[in-house]
Amino acid sequence: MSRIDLDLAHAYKPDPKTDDDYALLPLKMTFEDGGAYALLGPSGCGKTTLLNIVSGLVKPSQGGVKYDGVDVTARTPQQRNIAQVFQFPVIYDTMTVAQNLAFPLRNRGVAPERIKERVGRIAEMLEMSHQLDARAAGLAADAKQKISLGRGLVREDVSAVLFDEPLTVIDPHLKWQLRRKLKQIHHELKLTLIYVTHDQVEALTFADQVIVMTRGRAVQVGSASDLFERPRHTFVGHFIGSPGMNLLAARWSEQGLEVAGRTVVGRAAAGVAQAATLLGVRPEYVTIAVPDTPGAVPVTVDQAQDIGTYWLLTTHAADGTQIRARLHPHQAIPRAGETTWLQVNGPHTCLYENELLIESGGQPARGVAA
Ligand SMILES: Nc1ncnc2c1ncn2[C@@H]1O[C@H](COP(=O)(O)OP(=O)(O)OP(=O)(O)O)[C@@H](O)[C@H]1O
Repeated sequence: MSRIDLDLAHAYKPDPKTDDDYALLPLKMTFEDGGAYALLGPSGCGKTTLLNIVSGLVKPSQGGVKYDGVDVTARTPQQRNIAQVFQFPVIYDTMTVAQNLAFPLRNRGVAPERIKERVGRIAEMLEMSHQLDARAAGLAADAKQKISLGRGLVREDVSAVLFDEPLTVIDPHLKWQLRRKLKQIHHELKLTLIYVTHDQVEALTFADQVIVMTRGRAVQVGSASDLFERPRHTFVGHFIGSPGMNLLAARWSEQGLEVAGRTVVGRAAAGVAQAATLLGVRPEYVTIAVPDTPGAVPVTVDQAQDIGTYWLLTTHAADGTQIRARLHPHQAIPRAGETTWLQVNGPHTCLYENELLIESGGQPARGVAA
């Protein structure tokens, strides 16, 4: 296993001039030895490009890649000793499950007893022990993809295992099981794993650290809780969560920071709040307030949806600002057409300037006094 350092940028077209010409804008990043990482972002944000640069399938147009401090930028995937699992199964149909799993080891001359032991262990982890002698050709698509996963995980000597949306062909129920399984396997095998996905649940279940990407930029690297509690970029606030963070237009006035014409952050917090142009608060942290409570905004309810474990309230303020709240089912839920007050300032509220979280004394600007 290796520690992988990236310090690079990449443009597919020659002579890039604007940010839009880059598939990856300049980034510096480290994948620690034995860590489980996910690259998360919408289609076209540069995840696969980044993964292919790590593996050596793509050479960055600027900068380079180091494995354990050694520059490997010019090396091929094989020279880098990388295992890769792709979206669709890459297996030998004529071989049995056991032969498929053994293939990467046999190729490297691993002793037969060791192969048997390792194949047995991986098959057990993937719950395929009973299928070891079955021919791959006769198996369903998801079983074939499990073999692909197994082939990626079977070698102990790889620098890292890279996964590019590996659960696309798997049915939803098995997907859920495999995500958890992969996490468990990571804890047992201590491999460096990098996993590309556009699915936040997949990324947050699997990885210790998630790299959120948008338009060629890695905007935050953090744990599931960092991304939820302290989105450092408005994109993270909006992209992570169901629904994402409320990002409310804010402006500074004589009284303090205003949202929808109400002062929600008082002048006492001037140092932090003056620069803010957006106030971010997750629907989970918006609560119903008594009218005129400091920090609260009057709204009209557009829709109240019963989602099972919670109610989702979609509302708008007098100036049209949309605010969503996730409410506990045991409380009184206002109905569509009714007016209510929503508290948007609390310990989990974040303030943003130019899409970036405003930090105060090294700490994120949260819990600003109303
Ligand atoms: N071989 C290529 N030549 C030119 N442009 C490319 C090439 N591969 C990707 N791109 C462009 O680079 C940008 C990033 O693409 P990339 O495939 O890395 O994104 P992604 O986040 O993995 O998206 P997806 O989930 O759709 O695969 C996109 O604008 C894409 O069109």
